[in-house]
Amino acid sequence: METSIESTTKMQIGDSNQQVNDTSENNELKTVNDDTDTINTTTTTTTTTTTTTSTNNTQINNDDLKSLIIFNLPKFTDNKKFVKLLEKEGITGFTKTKKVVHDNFGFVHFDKMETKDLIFQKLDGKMLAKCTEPIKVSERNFEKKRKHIETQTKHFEKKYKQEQIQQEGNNQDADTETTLKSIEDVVSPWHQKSYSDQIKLKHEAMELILKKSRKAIYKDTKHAVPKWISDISKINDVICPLESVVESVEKKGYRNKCVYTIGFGIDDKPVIGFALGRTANGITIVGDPSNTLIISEKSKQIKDTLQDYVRAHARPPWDKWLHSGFWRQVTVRDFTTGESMVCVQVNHKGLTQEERDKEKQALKEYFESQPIEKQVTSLSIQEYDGISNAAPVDLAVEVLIGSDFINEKILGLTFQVSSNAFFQVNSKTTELLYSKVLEWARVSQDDIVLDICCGTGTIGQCISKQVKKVIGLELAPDAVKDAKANAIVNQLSNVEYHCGKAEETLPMLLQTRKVSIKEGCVGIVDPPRAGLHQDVIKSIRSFESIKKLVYVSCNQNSFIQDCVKLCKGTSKTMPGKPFQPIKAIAYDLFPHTELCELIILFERIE
Ligand SMILES: C[S@@+](CC[C@H](N)C(=O)[O-])C[C@H]1O[C@@H](n2cnc3c(N)ncnc32)[C@H](O)[C@@H]1O
Repeated sequence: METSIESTTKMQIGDSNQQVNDTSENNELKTVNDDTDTINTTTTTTTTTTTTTSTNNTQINNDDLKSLIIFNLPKFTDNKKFVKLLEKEGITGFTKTKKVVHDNFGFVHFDKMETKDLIFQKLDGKMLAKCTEPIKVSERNFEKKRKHIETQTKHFEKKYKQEQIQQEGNNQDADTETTLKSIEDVVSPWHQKSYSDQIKLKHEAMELILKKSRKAIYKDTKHAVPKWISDISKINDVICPLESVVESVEKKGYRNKCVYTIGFGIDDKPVIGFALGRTANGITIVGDPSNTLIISEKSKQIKDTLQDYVRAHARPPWDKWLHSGFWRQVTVRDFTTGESMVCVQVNHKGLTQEERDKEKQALKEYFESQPIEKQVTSLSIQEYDGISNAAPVDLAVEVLIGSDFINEKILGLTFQVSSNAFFQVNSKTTELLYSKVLEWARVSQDDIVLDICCGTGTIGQCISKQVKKVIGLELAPDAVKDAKANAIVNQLSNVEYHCGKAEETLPMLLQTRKVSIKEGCVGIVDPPRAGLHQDVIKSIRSFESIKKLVYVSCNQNSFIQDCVKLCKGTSKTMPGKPFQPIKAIAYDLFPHTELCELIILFERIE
C-alpha cells in the first residue's frame, strides 16, 4: 500500500494508500479560539472588554484585539508551564495564553498596549535554559485577517453542516479534533513509541485482525461453518498462524514519496509541509516537517528549494477557504537510484495563457539553475482549479525537466514510475515483502500468474522468470503504460497487461478463456484501501484453476470483508469452492505510524 503523508493524513506523505493525503486542512484563529487547552488567566486585573467608549486611552476594543506569538519556547512546555514562565518574568495583564505542546511557539492575548510592551521588553531576545535560540516575540494582528476570517467562518459553517449530515451514522471514527496537532503527530503519530513497542503493537493489531476474520466468517456462515473453522479450538483464535512482523530496513527517512501541501504557516509565511488538522474542523495551518523522522533528507531539501522560490514569488499559496491563490501542493518522489521527481500543482484560474507559460518557464529555469546536488531528474507541473487538492488521477501533467517518470530498482529489475502511478513508499522493505510473496506463491514453470491490481507491474515481473506467463490487471492508464515499458526494459516477453477495473477485465478475461481452465494458476492480489470488488472475488472463486491466492493487504479492515467472501461456503453469489487461509505475515513498511502491510496465503479447499 502506498500512503501519502497527504493530510488522509493520507500523509500523502500520501495514495489511495498512503500519501500523507491532504484531507487535513486549517483555520488558525478558529484553532486558537477553540482550543480547550487555552487558559483564561486570572493573574491579570484587566479583563477583556467589548466597550469602545472607555475613557482609558490604553484600553483597546475587541476590534483591535491583539495577540503576540512567542517563538523558541521549550518544545515540551505545556500551557500551565507557559503561564508560570510569563509570571516568573514579571509579565502580567495578559488575558489568555496558548502553548502548542511538541512545538516551539505559543500565543499570548492581551487587551492593553502596556502588556504588549511588557512582553517585548521582558521576553524578546531572552535565552531560556535548555533552548538553543533566544526567544522571538512577534506581532500577530488579527485585524489584518478579519475579513478573511469572516468569509472563512461563513464557508466553514455551511461546509460543517453538510459534513455533519454526511458523516452522521456512517463515520463514527471521523477526526473531529479542532486543536492544532504537532507536525510530528501528523507525519509520524507513533514517534514517541520505541521501535520495539511499535512492532509489538503491530503484531497484536494483526493478530486481532485474524481473530476478527475468524469471527466474521463464523457469523456469516452460521449454518454451514467451514470445517477448518470449527476445527480451530478456541472461539477467539486466529484464522491461521501469524509469523513475526518483519521490521523495516530503514527506520528513518524511508519514505520515497510525499505529497506536501503548500499553504501558510503559523507566522503567515508560505510553508511547504503538512496541514496541522482538518479543513473540515476549521484548520488550515501548514506545519514545516523539516525535523520529522520519516521523510528523506533529499525530499526535505527539494521542498526547501521550492519553498524558497514560493516565498520570493508574487503569487500566494492556495487558500483552502477562499479558493484562491496559485501554489497548491507538490509531490516529491526520490528513489534509491538517486533519481528524483517533483510535480507541482498550481491553480491557473484567472491567468492568461501567456502568464501561465511564463510561470512554467520561470519554475523550470529556477530548478535548472540549482547546484548539481539540488538538481532533480524530473520536474512537471499540473494545472488544477478544483476545490480540493485531490485532482483526478488522469489529470494531465506537463513535463518541464526530464521525462514524466523516474526509475527505481527492485530485486534487480528496473521500474519506471510515472507521477500518477502507485509505487510502494518504502523501497528497501518492499523488496522483502515481494520476496515473501514470491516464496509463498510457490509457482512452477507451467503456471500462469494473475497479478490483480498490478500497478507498474512490480510483483508480476519479479516472478515472471519462474512461470509460463504473467497477466497484469490495473486501473490506472499511466501505471499500465509504465508496466508495459518496464517489461521491455527488463526484457520480459511473457507478461501482458489489461487496463481497466479488475471487476470488469478479470471476468472478461476468464470468460473468453484467454486463460485455459486446465492451466495451473496462481492469483496475487494487492488491492487499494477499499479492498477487492465483489465481482473480482466472485471471478477468482469461480475460476477453479486458481488453487493459490496471495493477498497483500494495506488496509486490514477491508481485508476482513474480503476474507469472509473468499472463505464462505459455495452459493449463487459466491460460486466455486471456497479458500482457506494458511498463514500470514506482516511487513512494517511504515515505521512510526500505525500502518503495515499484511500478506495472507490462501489455498483452495478441495
Ligand atoms: C496497493 S496498489 C498495488 C500496486 C502494485 N501491486 C505494487 O505493489 O506496486 C493498488 C493498485 O490497484 C489499482 N486499482 C485500484 N482500483 C482498481 C480496480 N478496480 N481494478 C484494478 N486496479 C485497481 C491502483 O491503481 C493501484 O495501482
